[in-house]
Formats: sequence, structure tokens, C-alpha cells
Amino acid sequence: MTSGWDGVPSPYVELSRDAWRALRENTPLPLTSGELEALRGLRDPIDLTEVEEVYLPLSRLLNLFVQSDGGLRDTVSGFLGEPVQPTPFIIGVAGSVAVGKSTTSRLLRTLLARWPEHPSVELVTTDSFLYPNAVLSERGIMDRKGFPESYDRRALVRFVSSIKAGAAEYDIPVYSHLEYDVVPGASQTVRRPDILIVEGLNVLQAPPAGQLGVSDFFDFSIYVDARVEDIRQWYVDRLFALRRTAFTDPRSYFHKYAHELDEDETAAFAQRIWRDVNEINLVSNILPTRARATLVLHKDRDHAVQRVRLRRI
Ligand SMILES: Nc1ncnc2c1ncn2[C@@H]1O[C@H](COP(=O)(O)OP(=O)(O)O)[C@@H](O)[C@H]1O
Ligand SMILES: CC(C)(COP(=O)(O)O)[C@@H](O)C(=O)NCCC(=O)O
Repeated sequence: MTSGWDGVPSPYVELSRDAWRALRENTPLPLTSGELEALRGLRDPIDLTEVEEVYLPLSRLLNLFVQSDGGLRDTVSGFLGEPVQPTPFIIGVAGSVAVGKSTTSRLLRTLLARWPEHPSVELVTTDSFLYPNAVLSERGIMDRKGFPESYDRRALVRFVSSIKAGAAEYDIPVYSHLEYDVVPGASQTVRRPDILIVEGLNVLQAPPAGQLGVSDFFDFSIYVDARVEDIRQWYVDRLFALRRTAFTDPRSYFHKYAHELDEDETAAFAQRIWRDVNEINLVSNILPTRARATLVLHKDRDHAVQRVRLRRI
């Protein structure tokens, strides 16, 4: 475990995989390989060893944070001389397109819900708050999907602040990756969970001056990190895998690419979307938020987490 370079004090604790995995202590593995298979994103090679060595220490740490939040609430209740109602503990999960945020988030939802203290864990992804394609086209920003301006930021902040304030239930829109658009008339209902996980590219973005951002409501945040060249490769590989699977569905927005493009054209298409959209968004908007995360999980080329950085509290 190190705490800085060249003796310079750092606000982070840096841990190697070996140091991190020892922090699992006696946390049990509450997951079968079949269950993990169902949570795994397309082309994400995660296995039970990764869950045991990386995600169980994280699940243990998060459980400790949730408990200490309860302790803090008791302190404030004592100070005010009146009970303070518990509100959901909110966790943000940020990182690039194709870095594996969805697998991390779905896995955490399952692991955290298996602690007896907080059985109800909800997961929302910020794509629910993307403007519909019709609005993006009208504004001339269809090629900026995933950039901060492609989201209804106020609606997202309204939702998270209402959940933090204890709203009994809240309906949010649903985004379909298959249709590449917000689904008209569909909604996801979030009912006062013990823990809410909010996953998305830009969740750690600082709000405009004088306004609140979603990250203002986070009790803990995680940035899933990897080298840009590795994520590019994962994006390209995943696009090839999608071409063989999701794109063959006639409802897929990208259906024509399943048949029309040969291997070379598919590679060129994937490289272009990566370079012109996702890499620019990563470098200019997402990476600069990494330093704001409570915890950074750094993946190597094989997707395995090799370094963990925890912010000092
Ligand atoms: N065009 C697409 N068609 C179907 N599914 C997709 C498409 N693009 C991405 N997905 C799926 O959507 C999920 C979220 O992807 P993404 O936003 O890149 O985040 P991450 O890879 O970090 O989880 C992944 O499970 C991915 O497989
Ligand atoms: C839908 C996304 C913006 C991710 O949204 P998030 O849930 O992270 O807010 C992203 O997966 C995406 O589709 N980006 C557009 C460029 C592309 O097709 O790769």
C-alpha cells in the first residue's frame, strides 16, 4: 500500500491487486458462476476469481460506508433532538463507453443486495436521461450522443435529488441500446431503495457554477478506468460481437450493418465511431472527472483490475 510518489503526500491510497484482495477478509461469496454469467456484459471476461479478489473487498467497503452513514445520521438526530429518516445511500459509477461499467454496476447491485442490512438495491443508467434522437437531430448533435449536452441534466438531477429526499417512488424514462433511442411511453419505477446505483459516462461531471449536479448527491463514487488504447480495442471487439448478435435483430438501429459491411468495413466503422465520438468524449469530458471519484478501479488489457485507488476521507 503506498500513499504518494517521492514522499509527496497524496489524497489517495494506492493499492496493488494483492493488497486489495486481502481486504476481502471473511466476506462470503454470495454468487454462483451461473448468476455471474447473467450479469456479465458482452465480451466481458469476468470470472468468479475476479469477483472474489476485486468485488468482494469493494462490497465489504461499501457495506462499511453504508453502516457508517447510519451512524452519522444517528449523530445528527442526537444533535437536532429529533429523528432523521434514513434516505437511500447513493453510489455513482463512471467511466468510458465500453469500459465495463454495466458489468461492475450489475454485479455490485447483486452483491450489495445480499448483505442483510440493505436488501433493496436499485440500478439506473443515465442513458434514461438522454434526449430522444428526434431532439438530438433537431439540435444537430446526433453525433454527440453521450456528451454532456446530449442529456437532460436537470431531469437527472431532479430525479436523484428526489430519491435522496426520500421520494416513495419515481418514474424515469427507458433507453434501448437495441433501438438506439429513448423508448416512447416506457418507464422504470424506482421505489425508495436502501441503495441506489447511478451508472453513466458523465455522472462525476462538475455542475455549472451555481447549480447542483448528480455527483452532489453521491455518498460514494467509483470510476472504472483503463488505458485509452485498451478501451478502443474492447469497443471494436464488442462492435464485431454486436454485429453477430444484437445487430441481426431487425429492430436494431444498426441492423443494416449486420449484412452490408464486410470485416474491413466493420473495423473501419468501429474505429471511426470510437475516434470521432467516444474517444473525444472520454478525453475531454470523462477522464477529467476521474480525480473526483472516491475509488478508481484500474483494469489491464485483459479486463482484470490490477490497481485500486481510494480517496482519503
Ligand atoms: N449498439 C448496441 N446494441 C446493443 N447493445 C449495446 C450497443 N451498444 C452498447 N450496448 C450494450 O450496452 C451496455 C452499455 O454499454 P456502454 O455504455 O458502452 O457501457 P459499458 O461498456 O461501460 O458497460 C453494454 O452491455 C453493451 O453491450
Ligand atoms: C448510450 C451511451 C451514450 C451510454 O449512456 P450512459 O448510460 O453511460 O449515459 C453509449 O452507450 C452510446 O451509445 N454512445 C454513442 C456512440 C456509440 O454508438 O458508440
